[in-house]
Amino acid sequence: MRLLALHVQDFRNLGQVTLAPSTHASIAVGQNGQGKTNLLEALYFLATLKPLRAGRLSELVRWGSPSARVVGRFLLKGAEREISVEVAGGVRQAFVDGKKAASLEEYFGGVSVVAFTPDDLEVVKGGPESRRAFLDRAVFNRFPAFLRESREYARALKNRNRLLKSGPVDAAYLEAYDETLAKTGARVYARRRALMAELAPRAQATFASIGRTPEPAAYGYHPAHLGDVDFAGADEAALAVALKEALAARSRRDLERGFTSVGPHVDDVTVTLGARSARAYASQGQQRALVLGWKIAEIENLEAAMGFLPLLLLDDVSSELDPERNAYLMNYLAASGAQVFLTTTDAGLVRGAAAQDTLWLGVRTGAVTSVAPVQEPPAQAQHADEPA
Ligand SMILES: Nc1ncnc2c1ncn2[C@@H]1O[C@H](COP(=O)(O)OP(=O)(O)OP(=O)(O)O)[C@@H](O)[C@H]1O
Repeated sequence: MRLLALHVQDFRNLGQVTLAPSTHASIAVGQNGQGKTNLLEALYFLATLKPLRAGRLSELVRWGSPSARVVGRFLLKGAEREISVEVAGGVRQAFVDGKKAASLEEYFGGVSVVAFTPDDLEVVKGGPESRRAFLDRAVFNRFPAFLRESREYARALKNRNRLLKSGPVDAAYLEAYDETLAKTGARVYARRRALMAELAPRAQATFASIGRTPEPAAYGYHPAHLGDVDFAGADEAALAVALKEALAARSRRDLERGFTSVGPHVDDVTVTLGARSARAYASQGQQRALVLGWKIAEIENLEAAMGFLPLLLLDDVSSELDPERNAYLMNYLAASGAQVFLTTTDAGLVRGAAAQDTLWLGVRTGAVTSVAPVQEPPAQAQHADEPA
């Protein structure tokens, strides 16, 4: 998969941007607040139909403009394909080769992207909600149908919560809601479980090579309050039964509190170092290495599953990593052959990922222009009497 051309119009502070990315690295350099992340967000939105940063769709439209548009021409399995997305009036519309996309599956059709942001690096020490979102982004990358499936679950959850809040409820009536919630929730469990089965061993191995830490890392996912069902071995129907029983068992408490207390929306990803919680015990550098291990594993896992590398979007990650781990990441990117977009305020930090054909971009007040390659600084002249 290759992105051949990108056009962005009135997306956040970007007016008009047209570029032909490098097959390897495209590096956007600029001061704070100029639009570098907005450029990555446009790409992320194009490839996932979801904003990179939480918020409303209407925030993506440039102030004073009626609509935003992002168009990408991709090379997919030897054929060219154009996908585009427009946001107007808080609603988004997706197109394939200029025609309204018939389904999300048709739209995504092999386009895959992995984003890596400074927020991701904070995910180990953050709350369960951010870890769930982090996990679900990886699940969606691996199984694009998950976008629809997780929405079905969210809708069923919203309906059940609305009912719980509405006052005394007939048990038989609530059961009908539980049925839908259990069925859609079992699909979410199964998708997350499948992703973790592929990803966790890879992430553990990657961490071992970058962690500089003797203790092994472990990444796990086990649903909360799901009774004694064998989560690793149960099929999806058995997971639905277990969730339905758990919902029934907690229905009284849920009615009192007015919300649903069991299901994929309350779960967490556990990350441990040695046998201890990384959240509580790992240093900040170790926590970041744990996320880096996960992200590299995610990229490799997608390559193994799809037969090609996803498009990689790295938003100013280098400034958050220590020099050794940043060098590890830059070497990984340069060696992987992936098509990657990087943003930075300091080109020196990402030069390690650059190759001959790197596209250097300058970003200033929403304008993106091609700029001259940022060269290695000349080696310091050495005096004859200095030790070599
Ligand atoms: N809908 C919008 N319309 C116009 N401008 C917007 C919109 N949304 C955000 N902005 C502007 O975009 C700018 C932020 O851009 P962005 O987040 O891409 O910065 P950045 O170059 O990545 O900076 P940093 O290095 O600080 O992360 C801000 O000036 C903000 O006011």
